[in-house]
Amino acid sequence: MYKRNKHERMKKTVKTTKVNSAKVKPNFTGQHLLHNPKTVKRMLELARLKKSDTVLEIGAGKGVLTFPLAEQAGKVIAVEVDESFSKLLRSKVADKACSNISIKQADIRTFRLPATPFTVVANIPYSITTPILEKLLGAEGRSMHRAVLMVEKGAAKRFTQAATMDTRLLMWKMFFIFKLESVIPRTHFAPPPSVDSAILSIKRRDSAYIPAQEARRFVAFATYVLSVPQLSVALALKGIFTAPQLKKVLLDAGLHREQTVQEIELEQYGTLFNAMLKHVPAFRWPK
Ligand SMILES: C[S@@+](CC[C@H](N)C(=O)[O-])C[C@H]1O[C@@H](n2cnc3c(N)ncnc32)[C@H](O)[C@@H]1O
Repeated sequence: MYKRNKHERMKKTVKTTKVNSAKVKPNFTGQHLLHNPKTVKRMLELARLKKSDTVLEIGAGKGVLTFPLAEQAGKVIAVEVDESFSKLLRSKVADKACSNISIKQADIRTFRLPATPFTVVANIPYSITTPILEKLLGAEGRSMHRAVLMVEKGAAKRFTQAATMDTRLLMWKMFFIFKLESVIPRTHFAPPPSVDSAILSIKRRDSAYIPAQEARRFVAFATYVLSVPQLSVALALKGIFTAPQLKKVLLDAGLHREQTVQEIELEQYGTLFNAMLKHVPAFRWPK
């Protein structure tokens, strides 16, 4: 869990009611501004932007990423909740005559994501990492194909570890590839946060392992399968599949009966779940 240091505890939250009407409590703003040019360059390289791309930046701050992004992309939508940062950014945009940057003073949690294809590049406020991911990776983010995010190192490790019992993360991984690209020392930010950071890349799979409309049902399936982590796959799945179905689906997935449910890999989850949708009557599906 991300802990604030003494400096951070004294820092502000922003009254989000001032910037938009939706009902969210102000979050801790986490204003740790990136100042290391190599790290900025690395994030840009990972984003692999083209002149036709639209980039969403979450928490633009004073624009250390915003202006380099605008040089590479067709359009940058820079969302920033803080009024003083937003004003500063607007005046910089006017000074530099950057016609492809649009500054939106808004809380990202209530900001409407673009409906047309976009990439996210952002040094996000760590205190709202989960709400940001829920938004980007959920239905509203259906047009997002890639994200390059600065996050807390611990969070990046959690999101990218091979085995997970977190069923929502498993669900996201049916659609996206998560990769910890680089660990970034706290000294690359001013003021430095109390923890190291990492660049996390999230790329939409060319072909998802499960149908998009079945995400919620997949979470129920994975929760059922993982309810006893030491159980063998054969025992865990026998409440769903008949004996002949089970034999076939384990063969198709490349799983042995005695493997534990913790050993099921991402693609194998997809095979098992899709077989359930196809061959098992709905009344036997985990709710
Ligand atoms: C870690 S700083 C990054 C600033 C800048 N991008 C940089 O790298 O220097 C996070 C930024 O997110 C902004 N922020 C915090 N909460 C926000 C929210 N709910 N919606 C939009 N921006 C937010 C902060 O004001 C801050 O500028």
